[in-house]
Amino acid sequence: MAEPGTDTDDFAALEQLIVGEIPDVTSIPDEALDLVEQVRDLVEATVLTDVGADVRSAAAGLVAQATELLKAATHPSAVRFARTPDGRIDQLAQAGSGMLNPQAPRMVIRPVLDAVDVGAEPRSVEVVADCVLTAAHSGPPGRAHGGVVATLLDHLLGIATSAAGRPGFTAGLEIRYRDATPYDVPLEVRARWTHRDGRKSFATGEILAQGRVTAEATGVFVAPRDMQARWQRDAEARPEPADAGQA
Ligand SMILES: CCCCCCCC(=O)SCCNC(=O)CCNC(=O)[C@H](O)C(C)(C)COP(=O)(O)OP(=O)(O)OC[C@H]1O[C@@H](n2cnc3c(N)ncnc32)[C@H](O)[C@@H]1OP(=O)(O)O
Repeated sequence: MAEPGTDTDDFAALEQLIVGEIPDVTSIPDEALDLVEQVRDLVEATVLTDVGADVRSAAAGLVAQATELLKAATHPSAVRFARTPDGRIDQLAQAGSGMLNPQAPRMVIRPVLDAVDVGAEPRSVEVVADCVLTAAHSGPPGRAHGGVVATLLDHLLGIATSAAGRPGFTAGLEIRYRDATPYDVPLEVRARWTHRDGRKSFATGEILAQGRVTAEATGVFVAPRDMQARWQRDAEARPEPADAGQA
């Protein structure tokens, strides 16, 4: 048994969760999505509220009741996979855009129709997402918190490496904050895989608000050794195409 956090352990966990039936996102009940939206609204209302202590106290009691209701049955982990209509496998509880995680910003990834199978010869695929942050994501007056901006970019750059067929864990992320990223304004987040070097995948991306770039990112994503070894084996087993590249 590998130590927690080692390559082997990470890979085994992924294998275990990915092997078998992956439900379709359309199987998520509307009530589950509604709960997430309600909690997001609750968080924003909590940030903005100006009610008195007695109302806050009453609200805290109601929230505590809701928490107890939800804790009546829990999953053993925060990892749940589902297949999106474009064929991607999403982790529904992740904090970047997870449909079942109210802490994730409202970021909706547009369909990625030309994704490369994981481990196949990689190719750059642009991934675009629409996002609206709220006052709950604020930092300095009138602008989003820099860490939240980094979350959006980390997530979409990660998705871009998956769409290109070479996913990995974020090993490095460099953000250039060029301008204020506003909240309550539609944002477009874009990312693309650029190239690789062995286990390392490189990606770039940016956030635009009303056509203006507010932040740019470059990231390096490293695949666990076991995963790279499997891709290498799969590539060697495939018939050699005329313009074959490095696995
Ligand atoms: C479903 C959601 C999809 C979206 C996902 C969003 C992305 C995420 O949030 S991932 C979660 C956050 N990131 C993590 O938890 C990663 C934590 N780090 C780790 O687990 C490990 O450091 C890991 C697996 C990345 C790399 O460890 P390890 O396999 O030992 O690799 P290591 O030998 O250190 O480095 C491998 C190569 O990468 C290079 N490298 C590592 N970090 C960097 C960096 N920041 N910049 C450039 N190169 C780097 C190393 O120099 C080395 O290069 P070479 O092979 O040429 O010598």
